[in-house]
Amino acid sequence: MIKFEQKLRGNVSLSVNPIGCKQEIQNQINYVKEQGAYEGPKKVLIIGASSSYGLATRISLAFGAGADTIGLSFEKGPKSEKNLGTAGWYNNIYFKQAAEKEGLIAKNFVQDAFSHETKQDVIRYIKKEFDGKVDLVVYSLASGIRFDPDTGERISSVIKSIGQEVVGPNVNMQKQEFYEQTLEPATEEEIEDTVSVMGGEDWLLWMKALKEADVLAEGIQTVNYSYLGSDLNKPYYGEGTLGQAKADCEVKSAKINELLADINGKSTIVVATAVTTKASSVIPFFPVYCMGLYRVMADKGTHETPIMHQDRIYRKMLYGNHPEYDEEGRLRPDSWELDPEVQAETEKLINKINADNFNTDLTGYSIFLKEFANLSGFQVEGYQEEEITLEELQALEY
Ligand SMILES: NC(=O)c1ccc[n+]([C@@H]2O[C@H](COP(=O)([O-])OP(=O)(O)OC[C@H]3O[C@@H](n4cnc5c(N)ncnc54)[C@H](O)[C@@H]3O)[C@@H](O)[C@H]2O)c1
Repeated sequence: MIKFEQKLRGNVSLSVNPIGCKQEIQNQINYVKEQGAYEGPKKVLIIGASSSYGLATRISLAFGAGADTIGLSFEKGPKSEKNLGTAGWYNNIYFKQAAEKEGLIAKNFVQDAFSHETKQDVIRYIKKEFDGKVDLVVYSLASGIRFDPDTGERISSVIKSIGQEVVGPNVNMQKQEFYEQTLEPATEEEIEDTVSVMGGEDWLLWMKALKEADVLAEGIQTVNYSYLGSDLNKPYYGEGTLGQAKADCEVKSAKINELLADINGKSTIVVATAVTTKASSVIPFFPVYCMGLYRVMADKGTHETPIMHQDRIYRKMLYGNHPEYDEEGRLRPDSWELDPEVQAETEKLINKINADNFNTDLTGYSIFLKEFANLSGFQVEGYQEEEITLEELQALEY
């Protein structure tokens, strides 16, 4: 029997509990079903579908709106009892099993979204097996590297400030340590590379390829998840390399709107709230911002996990009657996070957090830790131990 144990290196998870991932998927499905059914898109492509925001999007659309979905991700399967692969691998599998049980199509592609070949593989599938068209394309990718689709050059993104060094507190979940971190400013090349990896270029390439292949339905919508944050994280996010990449997504969104005009399509930047994910846990200082924010929002009853947030976005906003847009035309479900009272209380609390109290109930550290563990199938509500062998895990089909 395989013993599943949570292992971390810094704020990166090194292990997975596949049975816990299965239960976590079920919990998210249950959440969506409790909210009831809603009218939404029926044929959806999600790029970056295997964890957090992309996965939550997929679960809400499938189990709330009855959508058939194609999910694209880059994940690793089980090699040995010590190397069981990544959580996203199992999320893909257990999502598919649950969706198919309800008669929905759930196709998984596990390959590099940045490559031209992947785009063509997905297009071929849409034409042959997905009724020829999609009516929503969600771009929810988070990656540290991109291989240039034309030259094969390896490009790395960095999470750095721009122009000046930033010093601030961070936590190391592996060592349960609160420490001071210094972030060096990025070079021009690093900024450019981060925009190439995390900006909107690949999204635009996807939309161009899909349009050219005539697989976008009349009235197609496409969505890209952004983060703007507040003054509390601007020095290392909004005004840093990631902020530049997100600004590039807005430029590309305008181009996509032009591209889709003749089929009445629409591109939307959705500014999503701060949540605990594989990607956000490694943003310097961000976990401490979350510890403050989560405490304040949990006490007010407005703290959301990815499934709660995405379900609200699709049900109430994008396909509902309560969208909140800003003057730039961006959808702003992050208004709860950016509420001035929430921000003021968060700032006050963050200023009080120190090495002696960071892991007490004064902060939202326990919320962050549990949500982080859930991402890899640990500490999942309703979890029941199940015996499963490596061979059985390897036989699971994605
Ligand atoms: N986490 C937050 O607080 C937050 C807030 C607002 C917006 N966002 C945005 O949401 C988006 C998704 O972020 P997340 O936090 O859910 O990340 P995540 O790491 O949980 O998920 C990233 C997804 O991208 C996939 N992926 C990565 N590289 C790939 C590749 N080369 N080919 C195919 N798939 C690949 C992964 O398999 C996974 O499905 C990002 O654009 C992020 O900036 C996140």
